[in-house]
Amino acid sequence: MGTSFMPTDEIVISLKDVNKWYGTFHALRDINLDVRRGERVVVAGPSGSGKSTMIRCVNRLEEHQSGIILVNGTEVSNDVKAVEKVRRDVGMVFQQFNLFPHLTVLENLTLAPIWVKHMPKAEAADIAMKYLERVKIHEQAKKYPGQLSGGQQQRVAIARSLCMRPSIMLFDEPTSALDPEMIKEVLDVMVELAEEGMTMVCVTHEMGFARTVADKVVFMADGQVVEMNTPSELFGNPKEERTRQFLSQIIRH
Ligand SMILES: Nc1ncnc2c1ncn2[C@@H]1O[C@H](COP(=O)(O)OP(=O)(O)OP(=O)(O)O)[C@@H](O)[C@H]1O
Repeated sequence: MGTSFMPTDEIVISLKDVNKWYGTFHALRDINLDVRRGERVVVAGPSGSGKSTMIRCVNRLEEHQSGIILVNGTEVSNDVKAVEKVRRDVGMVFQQFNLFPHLTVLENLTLAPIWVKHMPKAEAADIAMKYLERVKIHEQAKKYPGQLSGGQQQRVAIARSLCMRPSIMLFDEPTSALDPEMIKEVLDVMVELAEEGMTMVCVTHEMGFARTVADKVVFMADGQVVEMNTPSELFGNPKEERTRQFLSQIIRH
Protein backbone atom coordinates (compact mmCIF):
# COMPACT_ATOMS: atom_id res chain seq x y z
CA MET A 1 0.00 0.00 0.00
CA GLY A 2 1.34 3.38 -0.99
CA THR A 3 0.20 6.42 0.96
CA SER A 4 -1.96 6.42 4.09
CA PHE A 5 -5.21 7.17 2.24
CA MET A 6 -7.38 4.06 1.84
CA PRO A 7 -9.37 3.58 -1.36
CA THR A 8 -13.10 2.95 -0.90
CA ASP A 9 -14.95 -0.11 -2.20
CA GLU A 10 -16.81 1.90 -4.83
CA ILE A 11 -15.70 0.97 -8.35
CA VAL A 12 -15.33 4.11 -10.47
CA ILE A 13 -13.68 2.65 -13.56
CA SER A 14 -14.57 -0.79 -14.80
CA LEU A 15 -13.30 -2.48 -17.95
CA LYS A 16 -14.96 -5.79 -18.80
CA ASP A 17 -13.58 -7.97 -21.61
CA VAL A 18 -12.47 -4.90 -23.57
CA ASN A 19 -11.03 -5.45 -27.04
CA LYS A 20 -9.66 -2.93 -29.46
CA TRP A 21 -8.29 -3.26 -32.96
CA TYR A 22 -6.40 -0.70 -35.04
CA GLY A 23 -7.47 -2.03 -38.42
CA THR A 24 -6.45 -5.68 -38.26
CA PHE A 25 -4.00 -5.17 -35.37
CA HIS A 26 -5.43 -6.47 -32.08
CA ALA A 27 -4.22 -3.81 -29.63
CA LEU A 28 -6.27 -4.73 -26.51
CA ARG A 29 -7.24 -8.32 -25.74
CA ASP A 30 -9.98 -9.04 -23.22
CA ILE A 31 -8.91 -6.41 -20.73
CA ASN A 32 -10.54 -6.64 -17.31
CA LEU A 33 -9.73 -3.99 -14.73
CA ASP A 34 -11.54 -2.30 -11.85
CA VAL A 35 -10.38 0.93 -10.24
CA ARG A 36 -11.86 1.95 -6.89
CA ARG A 37 -12.47 5.50 -5.67
CA GLY A 38 -9.22 6.80 -4.23
CA GLU A 39 -7.17 3.99 -5.71
CA ARG A 40 -3.79 4.71 -7.29
CA VAL A 41 -3.12 2.40 -10.20
CA VAL A 42 0.13 2.29 -12.15
CA VAL A 43 0.13 0.66 -15.58
CA ALA A 44 3.53 -0.68 -16.61
CA GLY A 45 4.82 -2.79 -19.45
CA PRO A 46 7.03 -2.82 -22.52
CA SER A 47 6.69 -0.34 -25.36
CA GLY A 48 3.73 -1.14 -27.61
CA SER A 49 1.94 -3.28 -25.00
CA GLY A 50 -1.24 -1.19 -25.17
CA LYS A 51 -0.92 0.91 -22.02
CA SER A 52 -1.75 4.24 -23.67
CA THR A 53 -4.46 2.67 -25.78
CA MET A 54 -6.13 1.28 -22.69
CA ILE A 55 -6.29 4.53 -20.75
CA ARG A 56 -7.26 6.49 -23.88
CA CYS A 57 -10.25 4.17 -24.28
CA VAL A 58 -11.43 5.18 -20.79
CA ASN A 59 -12.21 8.74 -21.88
CA ARG A 60 -12.97 7.78 -25.48
CA LEU A 61 -9.90 9.30 -27.08
CA GLU A 62 -9.81 5.83 -28.63
CA GLU A 63 -12.81 3.68 -29.39
CA HIS A 64 -13.00 0.06 -28.22
CA GLN A 65 -14.83 -2.44 -30.39
CA SER A 66 -16.11 -4.93 -27.83
CA GLY A 67 -16.55 -5.24 -24.09
CA ILE A 68 -17.83 -2.63 -21.64
CA ILE A 69 -16.16 0.39 -20.06
CA LEU A 70 -17.98 2.12 -17.22
CA VAL A 71 -16.81 5.40 -15.65
CA ASN A 72 -18.73 6.42 -12.53
CA GLY A 73 -21.50 4.16 -13.79
CA THR A 74 -21.71 5.73 -17.26
CA GLU A 75 -21.01 3.44 -20.17
CA VAL A 76 -18.36 4.82 -22.54
CA SER A 77 -20.01 4.54 -25.94
CA ASN A 78 -20.88 6.51 -29.08
CA ASP A 79 -23.44 8.48 -27.09
CA VAL A 80 -22.19 12.08 -27.11
CA LYS A 81 -23.81 12.96 -23.79
CA ALA A 82 -22.19 9.95 -22.12
CA VAL A 83 -18.77 10.90 -23.49
CA GLU A 84 -19.23 14.50 -22.32
CA LYS A 85 -20.09 13.28 -18.82
CA VAL A 86 -17.11 10.93 -18.73
CA ARG A 87 -14.77 13.70 -19.89
CA ARG A 88 -16.11 16.02 -17.17
CA ASP A 89 -15.31 13.36 -14.57
CA VAL A 90 -11.91 12.38 -15.95
CA GLY A 91 -8.89 14.65 -16.32
CA MET A 92 -6.00 13.63 -18.49
CA VAL A 93 -2.34 14.62 -18.61
CA PHE A 94 -0.21 13.61 -21.59
CA GLN A 95 3.47 13.12 -22.27
CA GLN A 96 3.43 16.21 -24.51
CA PHE A 97 1.84 18.86 -22.36
CA ASN A 98 -0.61 20.05 -25.07
CA LEU A 99 -0.81 23.60 -23.74
CA PHE A 100 -2.01 26.33 -26.11
CA PRO A 101 1.20 28.22 -27.01
CA HIS A 102 -0.59 31.49 -27.86
CA LEU A 103 -2.35 31.70 -24.49
CA THR A 104 -0.79 32.65 -21.16
CA VAL A 105 -0.54 30.08 -18.40
CA LEU A 106 -3.57 31.61 -16.69
CA GLU A 107 -5.57 31.68 -19.93
CA ASN A 108 -4.72 28.02 -20.55
CA LEU A 109 -6.26 27.22 -17.18
CA THR A 110 -9.39 29.36 -17.45
CA LEU A 111 -10.31 28.46 -21.04
CA ALA A 112 -12.27 25.27 -20.36
CA PRO A 113 -13.96 26.40 -17.12
CA ILE A 114 -15.22 29.55 -18.94
CA TRP A 115 -16.23 27.95 -22.25
CA VAL A 116 -17.22 24.45 -21.18
CA LYS A 117 -18.52 25.07 -17.66
CA HIS A 118 -19.73 28.65 -18.35
CA MET A 119 -17.96 29.84 -15.22
CA PRO A 120 -17.67 33.63 -14.72
CA LYS A 121 -14.18 34.83 -15.71
CA ALA A 122 -13.22 36.10 -12.24
CA GLU A 123 -14.22 32.85 -10.55
CA ALA A 124 -12.32 30.81 -13.16
CA ALA A 125 -9.24 32.97 -12.57
CA ASP A 126 -9.50 32.54 -8.77
CA ILE A 127 -9.69 28.77 -9.10
CA ALA A 128 -6.87 28.76 -11.63
CA MET A 129 -4.59 30.74 -9.32
CA LYS A 130 -5.38 28.36 -6.48
CA TYR A 131 -4.27 25.37 -8.55
CA LEU A 132 -1.23 27.21 -9.89
CA GLU A 133 -0.22 27.85 -6.28
CA ARG A 134 -0.71 24.21 -5.53
CA VAL A 135 1.73 23.20 -8.25
CA LYS A 136 3.98 26.08 -7.16
CA ILE A 137 3.87 28.00 -10.38
CA HIS A 138 1.59 30.97 -9.62
CA GLU A 139 4.41 33.45 -10.25
CA GLN A 140 4.45 32.37 -13.90
CA ALA A 141 0.72 32.95 -14.51
CA LYS A 142 1.25 35.71 -17.07
CA LYS A 143 3.95 33.90 -19.03
CA TYR A 144 3.43 31.86 -22.18
CA PRO A 145 4.13 28.10 -22.18
CA GLY A 146 7.19 28.56 -24.39
CA GLN A 147 8.78 30.67 -21.64
CA LEU A 148 8.61 27.82 -19.14
CA SER A 149 10.72 24.71 -18.60
CA GLY A 150 9.27 21.30 -19.49
CA GLY A 151 8.68 20.47 -15.83
CA GLN A 152 6.88 23.76 -15.30
CA GLN A 153 4.75 23.21 -18.40
CA GLN A 154 3.76 19.77 -17.19
CA ARG A 155 2.77 21.19 -13.80
CA VAL A 156 0.65 23.77 -15.63
CA ALA A 157 -0.97 20.93 -17.59
CA ILE A 158 -1.80 19.13 -14.32
CA ALA A 159 -3.23 22.33 -12.83
CA ARG A 160 -5.27 22.86 -16.00
CA SER A 161 -6.84 19.44 -15.61
CA LEU A 162 -7.58 20.03 -11.93
CA CYS A 163 -9.43 23.28 -12.75
CA MET A 164 -12.21 21.16 -14.25
CA ARG A 165 -12.57 19.42 -10.88
CA PRO A 166 -12.23 15.86 -12.18
CA SER A 167 -12.87 12.98 -9.80
CA ILE A 168 -10.40 10.76 -11.68
CA MET A 169 -7.03 11.63 -13.23
CA LEU A 170 -5.37 9.70 -16.03
CA PHE A 171 -1.66 10.23 -16.63
CA ASP A 172 -0.06 8.98 -19.84
CA GLU A 173 3.71 8.92 -19.32
CA PRO A 174 3.71 12.44 -17.83
CA THR A 175 7.45 12.51 -17.20
CA SER A 176 8.74 10.76 -20.31
CA ALA A 177 9.41 13.96 -22.25
CA LEU A 178 11.20 15.65 -19.35
CA ASP A 179 14.85 16.12 -18.58
CA PRO A 180 15.88 14.06 -15.54
CA GLU A 181 16.12 17.02 -13.19
CA MET A 182 12.51 18.00 -13.94
CA ILE A 183 10.99 14.59 -13.40
CA LYS A 184 10.95 14.89 -9.62
CA GLU A 185 9.07 18.18 -9.55
CA VAL A 186 6.25 16.62 -11.59
CA LEU A 187 6.25 13.37 -9.60
CA ASP A 188 6.07 15.41 -6.37
CA VAL A 189 2.83 17.02 -7.59
CA MET A 190 1.44 13.59 -8.47
CA VAL A 191 2.42 12.20 -5.07
CA GLU A 192 0.59 15.09 -3.38
CA LEU A 193 -2.52 14.39 -5.44
CA ALA A 194 -2.31 10.74 -4.46
CA GLU A 195 -1.97 11.66 -0.79
CA GLU A 196 -5.12 13.76 -1.07
CA GLY A 197 -7.01 10.70 -2.24
CA MET A 198 -7.38 11.43 -5.96
CA THR A 199 -8.26 8.37 -8.01
CA MET A 200 -5.38 8.00 -10.43
CA VAL A 201 -4.40 5.73 -13.28
CA CYS A 202 -0.83 6.41 -14.35
CA VAL A 203 1.01 4.91 -17.28
CA THR A 204 4.61 5.42 -16.28
CA HIS A 205 8.06 3.91 -16.41
CA GLU A 206 8.84 5.47 -13.00
CA MET A 207 8.98 2.32 -10.93
CA GLY A 208 10.05 4.26 -7.82
CA PHE A 209 6.78 6.18 -8.07
CA ALA A 210 4.89 2.92 -8.53
CA ARG A 211 6.55 1.41 -5.48
CA THR A 212 5.79 4.30 -3.15
CA VAL A 213 2.42 5.51 -4.43
CA ALA A 214 0.53 2.70 -6.16
CA ASP A 215 -2.06 0.55 -4.47
CA LYS A 216 -2.00 -1.67 -7.54
CA VAL A 217 0.39 -2.17 -10.44
CA VAL A 218 -1.04 -3.53 -13.69
CA PHE A 219 1.54 -5.20 -15.89
CA MET A 220 0.63 -5.33 -19.59
CA ALA A 221 2.27 -7.08 -22.54
CA ASP A 222 1.04 -7.71 -26.09
CA GLY A 223 -2.31 -6.01 -25.46
CA GLN A 224 -3.10 -8.12 -22.41
CA VAL A 225 -3.09 -7.65 -18.67
CA VAL A 226 -0.52 -10.27 -17.73
CA GLU A 227 -0.59 -9.71 -13.99
CA MET A 228 -1.75 -7.17 -11.42
CA ASN A 229 -0.85 -6.90 -7.78
CA THR A 230 0.40 -4.62 -5.05
CA PRO A 231 3.79 -3.11 -5.95
CA SER A 232 5.60 -5.14 -3.31
CA GLU A 233 4.13 -8.42 -4.61
CA LEU A 234 4.46 -7.59 -8.30
CA PHE A 235 8.04 -6.36 -8.03
CA GLY A 236 9.16 -8.75 -5.30
CA ASN A 237 7.31 -11.88 -6.26
CA PRO A 238 6.16 -11.74 -9.91
CA LYS A 239 4.04 -14.75 -10.84
CA GLU A 240 4.45 -14.68 -14.63
CA GLU A 241 7.58 -15.24 -16.68
CA ARG A 242 6.72 -12.22 -18.88
CA THR A 243 6.66 -9.96 -15.82
CA ARG A 244 9.97 -11.36 -14.58
CA GLN A 245 11.58 -10.71 -17.98
CA PHE A 246 10.35 -7.12 -18.02
CA LEU A 247 11.47 -6.45 -14.47
CA SER A 248 14.92 -7.91 -15.08
CA GLN A 249 15.30 -5.67 -18.13
CA ILE A 250 14.32 -2.45 -16.39
CA ILE A 251 16.48 -3.27 -13.39
CA ARG A 252 19.47 -4.05 -15.61
CA HIS A 253 19.19 -0.67 -17.39
N1 LIG B 1 -3.44 5.01 -34.15
C1 LIG B 1 -2.87 3.80 -34.26
N2 LIG B 1 -2.97 3.09 -35.39
C2 LIG B 1 -2.41 1.87 -35.52
N3 LIG B 1 -1.72 1.27 -34.53
C3 LIG B 1 -1.60 1.92 -33.37
C4 LIG B 1 -2.16 3.22 -33.18
N4 LIG B 1 -1.87 3.63 -31.91
C5 LIG B 1 -1.16 2.62 -31.35
N5 LIG B 1 -1.00 1.61 -32.22
C6 LIG B 1 -0.30 0.33 -31.96
O1 LIG B 1 -0.92 -0.29 -30.87
C7 LIG B 1 0.05 -0.88 -30.01
C8 LIG B 1 -0.13 -0.34 -28.60
O2 LIG B 1 0.25 1.03 -28.60
P1 LIG B 1 0.25 1.88 -27.26
O3 LIG B 1 0.67 3.28 -27.62
O4 LIG B 1 -1.04 1.71 -26.56
O5 LIG B 1 1.40 1.15 -26.45
P2 LIG B 1 2.13 1.58 -25.12
O6 LIG B 1 2.20 0.37 -24.27
O7 LIG B 1 1.49 2.78 -24.54
O8 LIG B 1 3.59 1.93 -25.67
P3 LIG B 1 4.67 3.06 -25.23
O9 LIG B 1 5.18 2.66 -23.87
O10 LIG B 1 5.73 2.92 -26.28
O11 LIG B 1 3.95 4.36 -25.26
C9 LIG B 1 1.40 -0.60 -30.64
O12 LIG B 1 1.81 -1.72 -31.36
C10 LIG B 1 1.14 0.58 -31.55
O13 LIG B 1 2.01 0.56 -32.66
